[in-house]
Amino acid sequence: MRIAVGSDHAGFHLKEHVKATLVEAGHEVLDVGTATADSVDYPSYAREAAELVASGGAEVGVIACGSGVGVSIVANKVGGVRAVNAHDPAEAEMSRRHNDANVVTLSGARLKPEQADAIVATFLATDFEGGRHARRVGQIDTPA
Ligand SMILES: O=C(CO)[C@H](O)[C@H](O)[C@H](O)COP(=O)(O)O
Repeated sequence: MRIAVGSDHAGFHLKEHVKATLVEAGHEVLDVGTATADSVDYPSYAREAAELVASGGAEVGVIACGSGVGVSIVANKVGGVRAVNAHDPAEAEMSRRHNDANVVTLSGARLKPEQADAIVATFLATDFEGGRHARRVGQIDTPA
């Protein structure tokens, strides 16, 4: 898959770890930065990664900050993006099955690297169920 990744300083090390895991698994990774652990502002990185997903330049996105919250808020303001701040594989799975989430955000402060790998692997491996969930997802962008 083609996967956009991004982070701020607080998600940098986790982003680098996840990126390496994804490359090792054979995915094409588009890294929008940041490129060091120096302090930066998360909105621009989250927006760039989310816009890659919205434009079709990437199929999914993985974005990290300290909590995963700020980047999730930013990503969810990009039209067509449905971002989940996932804390475990179960949340990642449900966000795919029922919400057709296309971006997963991660907490660099709380997640161990292997936890992040498990969340991302589940996110990538889980299909959207469609059916009644497709109707509801449609209502996200076009409120009833
Ligand atoms: O979690 C975040 C946003 O939701 C950020 O990554 C930062 O950790 C948070 O905003 C704190 O910023 P700081 O400059 O690292 O103190």
